[in-house]
Amino acid sequence: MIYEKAPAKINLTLDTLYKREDGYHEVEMIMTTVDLNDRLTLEKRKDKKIVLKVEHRYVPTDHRNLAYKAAKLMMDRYQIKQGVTITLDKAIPIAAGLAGGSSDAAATLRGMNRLFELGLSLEELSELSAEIGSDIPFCVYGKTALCKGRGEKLTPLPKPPAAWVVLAKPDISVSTADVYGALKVSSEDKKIPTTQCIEALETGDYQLLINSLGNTLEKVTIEMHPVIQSLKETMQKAGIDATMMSGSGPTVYGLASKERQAKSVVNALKGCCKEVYMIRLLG
Ligand SMILES: C[C@@](CO)(OP(=O)(O)O)[C@H](O)COP(=O)(O)OP(=O)(O)OC[C@H]1O[C@@H](n2ccc(N)nc2=O)[C@H](O)[C@@H]1O
Ligand SMILES: Nc1ncnc2c1ncn2[C@@H]1O[C@H](COP(=O)(O)OP(=O)(O)O)[C@@H](O)[C@H]1O
Repeated sequence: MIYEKAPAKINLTLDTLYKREDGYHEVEMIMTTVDLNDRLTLEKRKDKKIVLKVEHRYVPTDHRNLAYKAAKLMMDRYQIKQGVTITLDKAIPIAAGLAGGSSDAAATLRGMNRLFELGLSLEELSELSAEIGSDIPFCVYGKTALCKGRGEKLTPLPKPPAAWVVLAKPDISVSTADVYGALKVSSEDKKIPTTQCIEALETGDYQLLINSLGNTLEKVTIEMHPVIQSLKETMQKAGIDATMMSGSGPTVYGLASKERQAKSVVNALKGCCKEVYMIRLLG
């Protein structure tokens, strides 16, 4: 039996440069992992089936699940003759902008590679994974990276300075495709400080980091769901160092250097948001 952890990610930055001919957006984003993990176990089967076990009412267990898709891709590509049973224990909120499904797919690729002793490198797994989702190549490596193209072109970055992360996931679902669909890229958009964020990571400068967050999709999703703006304001009033929406949302994260500061933000969110997590940056 093989165990794999699938950590969530947050976007320190997300900049959308332009819409491409293939319908995807050319992006430039800095993603980093946080210690909120789904857990997977993988076991060989004698038949050729992919059996996925997930106890969560909103997560499909068939070909629509990204972990299932990842297993199928590996079996087809490397002519694996046996099947696999994948047990997925979800902790990452669903459709949240935290890449839960993508991280499960990445963990499945790493796990299948070990289970069937395929000897593939992370680079090979990452390249293969782009066929099923733009966020999965990053999740194959985890850690911290600058992601370009539609998200699949990666440059590793140093891990961020230690910080507490407060995640607030409002009780709404957001479709990534709808958010990108509603985006109008304009030259008047506020500039996303990608270069400054890289400098903050390279120098380990926390003060610079908290001034270097940005996400072009934030205003698009806030327009659809104003609750995101109120969660940000609640965090700011409670003394968070910086807040930003992750990915296409709707999860808002806040960074805090001190534990008691993060705790008072968590307390302030009680009553206005049911799903709140106080965790650490992993990077
Ligand atoms: C916004 C981000 C930021 O990390 O993540 P999440 O909010 O999902 O976590 C990603 O760009 C999401 O990546 P992912 O969720 O893998 O997207 P995909 O399955 O590849 O694409 C879903 C849809 O989003 C749009 N899309 C996605 C990526 C991209 N660079 N440009 C796009 O326009 C396309 O309409 C596509 O059909
Ligand atoms: N392993 C998975 N875990 C969660 N959702 C999944 C998974 N596979 C497919 N999905 C589907 O993908 C959609 C987005 O899932 P998720 O990866 O959690 O969002 P996001 O990319 O915004 O973080 C969900 O609505 C769900 O139905």
